Amino acid sequence: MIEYSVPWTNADSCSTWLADLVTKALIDEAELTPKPGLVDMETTGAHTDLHIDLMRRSAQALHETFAEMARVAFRRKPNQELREQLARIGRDGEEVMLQATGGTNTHRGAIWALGLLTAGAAIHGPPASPKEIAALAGEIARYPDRYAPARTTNGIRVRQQYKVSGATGEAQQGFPHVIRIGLPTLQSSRHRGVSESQAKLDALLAIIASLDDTCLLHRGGREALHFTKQGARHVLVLGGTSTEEGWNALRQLDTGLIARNASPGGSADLLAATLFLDDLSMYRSNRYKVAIGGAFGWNN
Ligand SMILES: CC(C)(COP(=O)(O)OP(=O)(O)OC[C@H]1O[C@@H](n2cnc3c(N)ncnc32)[C@H](O[C@H]2O[C@H](COP(=O)(O)OP(=O)(O)OP(=O)(O)O)[C@@H](O)[C@H]2O)[C@@H]1O)[C@@H](O)C(=O)NCCC(=O)NCCS
Ligand SMILES: Nc1ncnc2[nH]cnc12
Repeated sequence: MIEYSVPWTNADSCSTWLADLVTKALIDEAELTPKPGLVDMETTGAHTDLHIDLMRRSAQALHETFAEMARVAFRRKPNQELREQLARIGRDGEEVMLQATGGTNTHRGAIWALGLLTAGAAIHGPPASPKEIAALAGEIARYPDRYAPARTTNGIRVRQQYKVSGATGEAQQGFPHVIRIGLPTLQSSRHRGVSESQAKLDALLAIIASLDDTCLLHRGGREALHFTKQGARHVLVLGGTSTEEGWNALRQLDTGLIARNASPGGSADLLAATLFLDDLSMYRSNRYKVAIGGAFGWNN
């Protein structure tokens, strides 16, 4: 177990530490290769305006956004005021992202999901479980964002047209695709002894197989969503990405998605969220608890 030197003693050190973990999770997701339809180290998937360096640049530029979200949430309770503070920081973060990428949407969904989860982690303090953090994030997301500008996003159009709950619903329900699918798949693949990158790919495919991803619906309608979910399920039925058959099926899914100009961007964000909570849960050792508990008063 990694020994860690007390990051939770004040809002600044906690926030920087959480933002480091989020940035790492975003970069780990982007660099994971090969992902179906998504940007990775080999290709730009179904994207013409994205590439791996842009994804890395965007993740790094967003470090301060996540740190600020953690700072305002540190040891607070979820409430309307916090929701609105986070929303303002999130919207400013979108501007930072667009400036860093020259106007391309790299991480809009990630700012939303990981912003809420960062806030949940900062509220709870250690040793929170992923489930507790996601529940707090869901509680924040259920408060209305009263200052949200009137804008018609791809997500809003698609949610109305296809009657799906999208990124907002996922958050308000406490991130079920992270807690019930991403993390358990990551752990069970690790227990089977597959490589770390295969375990992460399996987690991504399990999320894709179940999520109503509004990116897929926006770009390719129901046909693209159905094709992608079925393709991901097929890889898992074949034993996951660590088997030769599963690996070949993953490659076929990638080819099919590129041909359809479709990409599971929402699933990629939820994989990053899975990796963030997984990393965070590594620090739940007893030794760590004793070292940091004082800051939150549990050692009394
Ligand atoms: C509340 C918001 C999430 C706004 O959401 P809304 O429903 O209005 O929809 P979008 O902004 O269109 O979508 C949100 C992004 O969430 C990802 N996503 C999609 N489906 C799901 C899902 N089922 N569960 C979770 N997450 C999901 C997805 O993000 C990824 O895809 C983006 C790339 O897509 P792409 O098609 O390439 O690019 P576009 O530019 O969108 O299309 P083109 O024009 O190129 O064709 C990339 O961003 C990935 O991250 C969806 O895009 C929230 O955003 C909001 O209100 N934010 C402001 C406030 C805030 O941040 N608050 C923070 C804490 S309170
Ligand atoms: N790797 C990736 N490729 C394309 N869109 C994404 N959104 C989040 N991660 C992504």
